[in-house]
Amino acid sequence: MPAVPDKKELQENPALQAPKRSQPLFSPGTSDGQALVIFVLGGPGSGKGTQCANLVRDYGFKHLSAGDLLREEQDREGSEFGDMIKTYIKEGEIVPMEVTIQLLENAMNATIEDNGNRKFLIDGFPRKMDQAIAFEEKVVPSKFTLFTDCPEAAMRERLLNRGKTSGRADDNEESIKKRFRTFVETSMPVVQKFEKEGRVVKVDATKAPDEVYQDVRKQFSREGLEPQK
Ligand SMILES: Nc1ncnc2c1ncn2[C@@H]1O[C@H](COP(=O)(O)OP(=O)(O)OP(=O)(O)O)[C@@H](O)[C@H]1O
Ligand SMILES: O=c1ccn([C@@H]2O[C@H](COP(=O)(O)O)[C@@H](O)[C@H]2O)c(=O)[nH]1
Ligand SMILES: [Mg+2]
Repeated sequence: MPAVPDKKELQENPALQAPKRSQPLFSPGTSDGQALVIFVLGGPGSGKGTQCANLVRDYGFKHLSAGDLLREEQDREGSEFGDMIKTYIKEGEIVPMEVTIQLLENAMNATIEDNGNRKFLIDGFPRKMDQAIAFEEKVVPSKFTLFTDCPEAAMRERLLNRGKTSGRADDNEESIKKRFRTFVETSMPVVQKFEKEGRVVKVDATKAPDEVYQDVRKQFSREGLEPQK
């Protein structure tokens, strides 16, 4: 179990303060200028990234994977969080939310500043209740969560297969077991909370990727979201 950094220190860390924006991320009460956020949750290897790639192509979302952002920060020269992130990822544990939320906020802000796109797929987040509550209160509420439902046996096989080429430090038997446990104990309660609020769209992710995507498209249409092409 990685050492948990002091929460107060993290909260006061200058590297984790909210960025100054020239445009607001979320303007309540306005129809334009609002960020549209869809969370994508599901077990490790359930196909979140695969489906996000389809949605980016057809709906014009910006895809932000919390795991990818953490890996980038881990590898960034001079990052004071690199070693901590590395340990958490290897152990399949959830990095303290201050770091992940700040990375997401920075990436959302950079996208808006760069090309004005305010449609975000936030993949692999929120993985823990505190993240879910803090993000929706302090950044922007999500429209709904796409949940890729898949049994562990299929996810394990996919991850071990991906591990042959991914170079990911957590695509191995030992880390996979820990990631599954974290998913069941820590992340599923978040999915269940959103489900109780009627904000989960579930797809059967055991089917072939294209079939899963057909289902995703149907469900998005029911939520009022249509492809751009
Ligand atoms: N429906 C599917 N059927 C079979 N294999 C799939 C399917 N969807 C994705 N895969 C494959 O399974 C592996 C994991 O997929 P992907 O990276 O999309 O999952 P993920 O949920 O983002 O995983 P992680 O939680 O580790 O980031 C990849 O090698 C991908 O090509
Ligand atoms: O909100 C998050 C998201 C991810 N992590 C850590 O990253 C790894 C890998 O995430 P993937 O989505 O599989 O790429 C995950 O196991 C966690 O250790 C996190 O801490 N917080
Ligand atoms: Mg992924």
